[in-house]
Amino acid sequence: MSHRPDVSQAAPEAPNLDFEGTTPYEDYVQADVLTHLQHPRSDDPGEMVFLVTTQVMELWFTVIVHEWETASRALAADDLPTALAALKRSTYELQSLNASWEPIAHLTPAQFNAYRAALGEGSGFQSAMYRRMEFLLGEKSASMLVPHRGAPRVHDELQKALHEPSLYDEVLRLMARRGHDIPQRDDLSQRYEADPAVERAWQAVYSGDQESELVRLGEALTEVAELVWRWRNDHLVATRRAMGAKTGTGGSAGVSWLEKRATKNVFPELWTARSHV
Ligand code: HEM
Ligand SMILES: N[C@@H](CC(=O)c1ccccc1NC=O)C(=O)O
Repeated sequence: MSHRPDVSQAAPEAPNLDFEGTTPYEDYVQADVLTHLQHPRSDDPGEMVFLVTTQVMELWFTVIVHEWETASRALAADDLPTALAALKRSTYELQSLNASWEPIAHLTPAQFNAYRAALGEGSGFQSAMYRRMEFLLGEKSASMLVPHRGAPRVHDELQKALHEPSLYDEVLRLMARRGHDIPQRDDLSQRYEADPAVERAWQAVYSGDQESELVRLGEALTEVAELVWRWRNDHLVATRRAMGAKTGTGGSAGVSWLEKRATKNVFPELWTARSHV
């Protein structure tokens, strides 16, 4: 007797059941790999959703980095439609990223404590993909490579991202090519600092034709900046709920350190220029 299921009776409109090896779905999605990467460190049933939320966020960081790299390349090639499409996609992805806080946004200290010790010295501070997002936004810092010295691929990617123009550098280069008076940046590996000339350039853009490509670009970037700020704020509030003012597993002061990080504005002149329009 054969153990092979009889698939010959299936109605013609029914889905295929018969595949030689793994399913084409599996070949594309690698769901078997993805759904076996969850290894909680404690017996607490609440740890699973903490781990998976972190993994889900890492996946969104990866997609968003991809969009911003696409946008950067398109800007360098003066291809505004491709850049705007990638930035727009990234705003939808950022909204999804931010919505994924919900399952861990209401932890009590006792619930978090049930597995916190099992996290050891692990901290989101050590997320390399988050650093790549920050670098693309202009928040460069060579010291953020230090934790990754032991992981050559990750370190190389971060090193490359540190020295490449950021998304905002490409925006400013494009504005310079379009006649705006933008100072040149000597060392691209340095953190971007707000510049009065750049503020004046955005002021001019926003005082002009509201349908212009640069206003649309400015608004897409403003949306990105606001959603990044929201991620930081949601993270801060979730942290305050789960652990109050305790020291972080990453060695920082915890909430007070995150508070300082959450007050900084991405693309600073896009915010300050508004006072002068
Ligand atoms: C209840 C949940 C969470 C708590 C209590 C928490 C707590 C903290 C604390 C205290 C820090 C400061 C660094 C340290 O000393 O550890 C930090 C940093 C960080 N966490 Fe979380 N975190 C939570 C969830 C998450 C999740 C789900 C992610 C997603 C990957 C994440 C990503 C980050 C990142 C990227 C940083 C560095 C921020 C920066 O450099 O400005 N965190 N977190
Ligand atoms: N920094 C957190 C621990 C934490 O949240 C965490 C630990 C391991 C991997 C990701 C984490 N998320 C953000 O820091 C704490 O101090 O408890």
